[in-house]
Amino acid sequence: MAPVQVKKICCIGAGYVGGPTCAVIALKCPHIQVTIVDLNKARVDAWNSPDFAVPIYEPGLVDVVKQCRGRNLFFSTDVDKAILEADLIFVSVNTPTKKSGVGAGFAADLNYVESATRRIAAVATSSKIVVEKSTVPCRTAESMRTILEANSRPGTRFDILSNPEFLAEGTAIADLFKPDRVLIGSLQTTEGKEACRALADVYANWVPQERILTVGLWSSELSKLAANAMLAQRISSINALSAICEATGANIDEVSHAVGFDSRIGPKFLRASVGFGGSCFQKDILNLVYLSESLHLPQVAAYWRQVVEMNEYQKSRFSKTVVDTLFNTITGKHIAVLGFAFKADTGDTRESAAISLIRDFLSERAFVTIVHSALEACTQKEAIIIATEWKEFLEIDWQTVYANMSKPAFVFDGRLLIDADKLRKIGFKVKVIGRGERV
Ligand SMILES: NC(=O)C1=CN([C@@H]2O[C@H](COP(=O)(O)OP(=O)(O)OC[C@H]3O[C@@H](n4cnc5c(N)ncnc54)[C@H](O)[C@@H]3O)[C@@H](O)[C@H]2O)C=CC1
Ligand SMILES: O=C(O)[C@H]1O[C@H](OP(=O)(O)OP(=O)(O)OC[C@H]2O[C@@H](n3ccc(=O)[nH]c3=O)[C@H](O)[C@@H]2O)[C@H](O)[C@@H](O)[C@@H]1O
Repeated sequence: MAPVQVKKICCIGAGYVGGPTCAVIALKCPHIQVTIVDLNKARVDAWNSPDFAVPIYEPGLVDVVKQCRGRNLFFSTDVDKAILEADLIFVSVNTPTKKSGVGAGFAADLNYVESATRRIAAVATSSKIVVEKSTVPCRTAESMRTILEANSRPGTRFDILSNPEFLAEGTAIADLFKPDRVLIGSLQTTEGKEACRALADVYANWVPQERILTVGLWSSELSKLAANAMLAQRISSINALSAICEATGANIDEVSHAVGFDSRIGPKFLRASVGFGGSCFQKDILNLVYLSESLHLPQVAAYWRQVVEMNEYQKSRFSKTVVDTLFNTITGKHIAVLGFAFKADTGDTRESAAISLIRDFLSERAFVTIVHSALEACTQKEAIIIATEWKEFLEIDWQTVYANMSKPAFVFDGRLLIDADKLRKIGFKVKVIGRGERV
């Protein structure tokens, strides 16, 4: 069998993962033609917009698109043409939590993965390497292979790889330029290993060999769920400790620092918060819970479920602190919520903790309105809630804000962002997550 040289890549799904990932491949591999396709015309139009008003806010992304669009990077709604021409196809479609039917609320909805796979099967007239980029339950590659093999034309073959993505939003371009690791899973057959090598060669254009890990298909699929579950577990652990800090007078920043100094634990992902958000942590853990239950491992399922339950508790605990501190009622009160994205440096609001907080405040019949500037949001309010750690909130003129607020003027920092002592000196009553000081 002749070694496969990837010359044309198709990426199905022009979202948060498909867009930046394949734009970076195009940048780093000028000899490869990359076409990113999507059924969503508005999204594709935005990627193609003359003024580079790309559909995703991600630092550095526009620069990458500017360098390659029209050269070796193309965005299109013509899915079939891109499939036909490609020798390697990334499937980078959404895999949300199922809303109904078996496994509703836990299992991944694989409908989009299956449709994309069926489209490849229906259209391809030559052999393809099909790469599972979406985050999927363990053994999804097997279902994809079954669909593809059942439909392959004589003389064509499909090799399936798992290549999960580990980028984080807000730092996607930096993560893609210098990934901790690239993980490729394949069947351990001659053909599987050959396909794996072809994809590894693409990444080798800019990723050092020692960071390209090759493993079995199922290990690769499970490693993605495991990585997200363990990252989220650290946040839930530190958030659980933040509740103890508030009750005892300990300071969560100091605890994180002290614990993270242990080189076996490390300092990252130990920042207490109002709760983790984003489209993936909760979805992927619930997926792991469902997988564990399907495998008749109820104790394992309960263990991971607790990570999500702790996150729910953290969000509702924060809302309750606001209500308790504002004299046990926020009915009719005006509250400013600073930040709506699930973290700073992204425009993504999926599963943002701010949504849960606002829902809680509205159910208490408080007033929350949408405005475009932080200063405007804070004017004439009884309380300010910091829900996202945008740097811009550090530059707020707190003196002016204080002058324009009802008194006592409360600030609740759910992100360990502001200098609480400075605000207290101005006159604010400040409550910071994970700190036991009285307001
Ligand atoms: N958002 C993130 O930071 C990360 C996401 N992931 C995973 O990557 C996958 C994709 O996530 P996102 O990019 O955030 O989703 P997204 O929702 O932003 O993008 C998915 C795109 O796929 C398109 N699509 C769906 N079915 C299609 C089909 N049959 N043909 C053509 N286009 C189709 C949709 O129109 C949509 O634009 C998910 O499995 C997610 O868990 C993995 C790592 C990071
Ligand atoms: O599969 C995915 O979708 C991605 O999920 C996360 O990336 P992302 O959700 O984009 O962003 P993170 O930086 O992980 O933050 C997730 C949430 O945790 C919160 N967080 C993070 C770190 C921390 O110490 N404390 C904390 O509360 C953030 O504010 C945010 O709400 C992972 O970090 C990525 O590796 C993974 O590829």
